[in-house]
Amino acid sequence: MAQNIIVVGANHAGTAALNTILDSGKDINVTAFDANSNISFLGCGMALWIGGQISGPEGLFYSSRQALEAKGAHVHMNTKVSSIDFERKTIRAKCTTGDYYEQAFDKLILATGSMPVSLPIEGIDLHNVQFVKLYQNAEDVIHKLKNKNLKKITIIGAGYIGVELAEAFCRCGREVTLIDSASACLSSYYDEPFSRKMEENLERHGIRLAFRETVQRLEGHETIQKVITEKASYDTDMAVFCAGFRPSTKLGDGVLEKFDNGAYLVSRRQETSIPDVYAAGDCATVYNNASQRTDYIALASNAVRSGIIAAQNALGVPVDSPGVQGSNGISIWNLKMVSTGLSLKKAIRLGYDAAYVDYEDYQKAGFLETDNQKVMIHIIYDKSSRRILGAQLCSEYDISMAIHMFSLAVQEQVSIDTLKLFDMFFLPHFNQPYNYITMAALQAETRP
Ligand SMILES: Cc1cc2nc3c(=O)[nH]c(=O)nc-3n(C[C@H](O)[C@H](O)[C@H](O)COP(=O)(O)OP(=O)(O)OC[C@H]3O[C@@H](n4cnc5c(N)ncnc54)[C@H](O)[C@@H]3O)c2cc1C
Ligand SMILES: NC(=O)C1=CN([C@@H]2O[C@H](COP(=O)(O)OP(=O)(O)OC[C@H]3O[C@@H](n4cnc5c(N)ncnc54)[C@H](O)[C@@H]3O)[C@@H](O)[C@H]2O)C=CC1
Repeated sequence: MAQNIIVVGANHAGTAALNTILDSGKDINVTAFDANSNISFLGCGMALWIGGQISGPEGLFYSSRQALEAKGAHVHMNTKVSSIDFERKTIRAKCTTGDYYEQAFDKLILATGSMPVSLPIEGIDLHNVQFVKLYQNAEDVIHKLKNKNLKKITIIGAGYIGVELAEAFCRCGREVTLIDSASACLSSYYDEPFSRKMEENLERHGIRLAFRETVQRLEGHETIQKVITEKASYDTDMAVFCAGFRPSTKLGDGVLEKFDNGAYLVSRRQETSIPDVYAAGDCATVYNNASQRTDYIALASNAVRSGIIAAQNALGVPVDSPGVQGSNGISIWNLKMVSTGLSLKKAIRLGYDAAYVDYEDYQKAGFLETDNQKVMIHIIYDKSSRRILGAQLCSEYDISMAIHMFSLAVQEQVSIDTLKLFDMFFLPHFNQPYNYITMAALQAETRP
């Protein structure tokens, strides 16, 4: 008899799992449940849509209920799974009619993702206090921006979403204030010189930065009027919270083992603590090759890969995750920054004997007079083991391919010394004979 596989959550991790099962050619009954009305929304396009850099949201979806059903899945949209009986192997869901029904599974894949962190502060329920994750959140913001009296926007959290939205709101002609309790923007991804570079970029475009400030409360009469921190009060017509994600893992309460932030603890095969139950994407942990420990890193890239791995293992094909480096990138008014692995400050915090090398130079040969930009590189390594722990690059040039190489170097535990003289081609249209990767690596002090 055909196996029953249920996938709960059909966004990036869920869709990847569903497609892997449906494309496997195996005789499987696969059923998906999602509490939302859409599938595969690319949140990464939200800022581009809000800022008017793309004409509409249509391209921000790469799958649909129809596409999955055409391949043979049973897809229940607007249907929240309310509980799971892990012993009887059944899920209970609330259908669109309001009725509940049960369905049995042989294998279960949890891909319930995450939600934005909300702060337990006064005024959080005022009108025009926004959280941004879903397609509907973006629609809501765009609708509100039609009101030209909505002039001042305060963003809480200067991480990836906060910085991207700061650019988007500025492009819409709004006055933007960006608050973060940390001392710099993008502080969990980059070391100080890189954060400063982005801050100069933001300030040059008129964005007010308010770092080392924590929001105490929000004030207003029905609608928000002020964001109050311990240092200042900001007049505000809309407050947008971008203070990170929290995994959605209520379904496993009291049964499935969890990480310190509540994510499902999973093995390299995406197995939870209960047999035949897998978890993938933002609701699950990852193995971080840079820190060599279990971690939580919410990224669509991790969601897709872990969804595929969960599905393969649920199908009985043993596949281990190679782990992740948390590789990421951002482009704000053409300033591109990419990073992978640990920053210097994080490496030191984790107890590594960490050192770094920096270099800055033009991407291409100096005699190329046009289309030649400077690149900053920063490589972090462990002085004792020589292992590369992380890297960061910044330029107006597209340096994204270089960070993929560093991502692999961290994954494969390559030493900084290996990087010094490895074969890198030279052609003036692309790079320099003394290129910045070699030049940076050569600065690493030799082993004592
Ligand atoms: C503005 C923005 C920009 C981003 N940009 C990037 C980027 O550039 N690069 C990148 O890698 N990542 C980016 N991310 C992060 C990325 O979107 C997430 O890491 C990704 O969405 C995780 O996918 P997921 O499928 O694990 O979880 P989610 O996207 O959170 O999806 C979980 C799904 O599960 C459903 N669900 C939850 N509980 C239940 C239940 N009980 N029953 C039924 N269904 C349920 C939800 O409705 C949802 O559809 C961005 C996020 C945002 C918000
Ligand atoms: N380009 C990319 O790869 C993108 C990735 N994402 C991912 O989506 C997830 C969520 O993104 P973000 O919400 O931007 O999280 P984030 O982790 O990038 O940034 C959150 C920021 O909020 C700050 N913060 C936390 N609590 C605060 C408080 N009480 N007051 C003030 N500041 C506070 C933190 O210091 C941090 O700078 C992340 O995992 C991120 O990597 C999101 C957008 C783009």
